[in-house]
Amino acid sequence: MTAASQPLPLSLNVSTPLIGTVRVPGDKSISHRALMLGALAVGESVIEGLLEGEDVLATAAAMRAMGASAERTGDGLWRVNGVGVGGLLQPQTALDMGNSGTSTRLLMGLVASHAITATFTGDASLSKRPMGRVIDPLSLMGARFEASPGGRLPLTMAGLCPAVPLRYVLPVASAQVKSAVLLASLNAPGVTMVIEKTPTRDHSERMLTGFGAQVTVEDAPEGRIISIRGEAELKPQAIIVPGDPSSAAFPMVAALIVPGSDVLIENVGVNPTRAGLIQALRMMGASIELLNEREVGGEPVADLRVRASALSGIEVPPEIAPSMIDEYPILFVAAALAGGTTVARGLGELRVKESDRITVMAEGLRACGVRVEELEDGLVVHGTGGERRAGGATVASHLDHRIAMSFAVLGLAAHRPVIVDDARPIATSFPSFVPLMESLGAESR
Ligand SMILES: O=C(O)C1=C[C@@H](OP(=O)(O)O)[C@@H](O)[C@H](O)C1
Ligand SMILES: C=C(OP(=O)(O)O)C(=O)O
Repeated sequence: MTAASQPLPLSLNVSTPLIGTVRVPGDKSISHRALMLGALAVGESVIEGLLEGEDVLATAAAMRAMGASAERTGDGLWRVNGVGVGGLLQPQTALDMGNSGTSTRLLMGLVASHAITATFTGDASLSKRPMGRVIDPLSLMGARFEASPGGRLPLTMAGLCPAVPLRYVLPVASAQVKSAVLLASLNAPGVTMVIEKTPTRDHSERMLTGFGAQVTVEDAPEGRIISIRGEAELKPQAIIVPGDPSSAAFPMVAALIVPGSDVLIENVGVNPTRAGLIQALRMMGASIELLNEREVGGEPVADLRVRASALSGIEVPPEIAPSMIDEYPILFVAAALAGGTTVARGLGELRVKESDRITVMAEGLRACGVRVEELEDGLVVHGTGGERRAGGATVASHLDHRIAMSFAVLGLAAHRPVIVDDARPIATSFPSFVPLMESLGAESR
């Protein structure tokens, strides 16, 4: 974290409905990929709407450290001058990935098929997260690793140029692992195949196609098979990044739980591989309208009109988990205000995010007076049917932006303040979160 060096407590409250029209910043997943593919194309790519959060800035810095240029120009656009597939240079110092799992795992994929050695470091949260899931396939492609115990950061890796093509069945539903293999394959001869049993976000496939790589996607009995032809030549692109549905999730749930609210969130990505939260909230009775549906830069986009709604607890279908994997913390907040019980399972992956999002949400909700039961792979939340929760607690964000924003939103529907102990992690993905919530009528302290 680069901003304040002292913890920054935050609490939100509101005494009126939330009303207004807002835009959330650019999609984090698409922003990372735009910088990386731009850096591998020959010539200048131009990116509009890039998320300027700390995670994406870590990716931009790494691309510069490996020879590409990636700069914001006066017109607010980002211009990336790429070095060509196979052209990345040896970084002179360790690549500091900050808090960002996506930067780390996707960049490991890029380094894997270049004749360079790179060291990856990260903050205390990232240094606890498993990298074995990318070390395994990238080793099969020829890269060599020296990792910290448990396959963690800091780690040093040496790539192989060209890499060995691979057929890989993903052992976990992870777009980061899928993307690491696809990016490594760009500099491997022949066809690499990744097979996923459950579809995960497909931004890499879409953008690789846009940059001119030969990618095919086939739904087969064993799962979704993504095939890519290596030794690709990427052509520079003009990319428009839509608003991040994972960021839109916070004002969306806030509008649902603050009585009388009516909020329009414009220009939100609604790619089906990311839209699980809308599906789950609608099952709970949420009023969410998709207006002006359109396609922007190869991604489906819509404006979302969200009105306060009486929510009911549901069983969240486990098969939609990959399409809302980052949205469970804020879904649990909606569940806390719903009538009846919400049960969410199949969420083992939540334990290896920026924090253990099952335990951390369970502890924080309990501290705010919500009855919850923690499962090994999920959470049961007993809602109050809209009655305001006690609040009056200080909740630890554990270096996790989504935990910090979720409890800030819960504070909007609590009797007494919910204080997030440290809001600095919010800058990793949604630097304008507090001013955006204020523009809708929330007050921050
Ligand atoms: O590919 C991506 O951009 C991401 C994939 C997901 O992680 P996993 O692949 O680990 O599930 C998600 O949680 C993360 O925020 C972004
Ligand atoms: C899990 C997340 O990101 P990352 O894996 O890139 O740190 C997230 O943004 O919720």
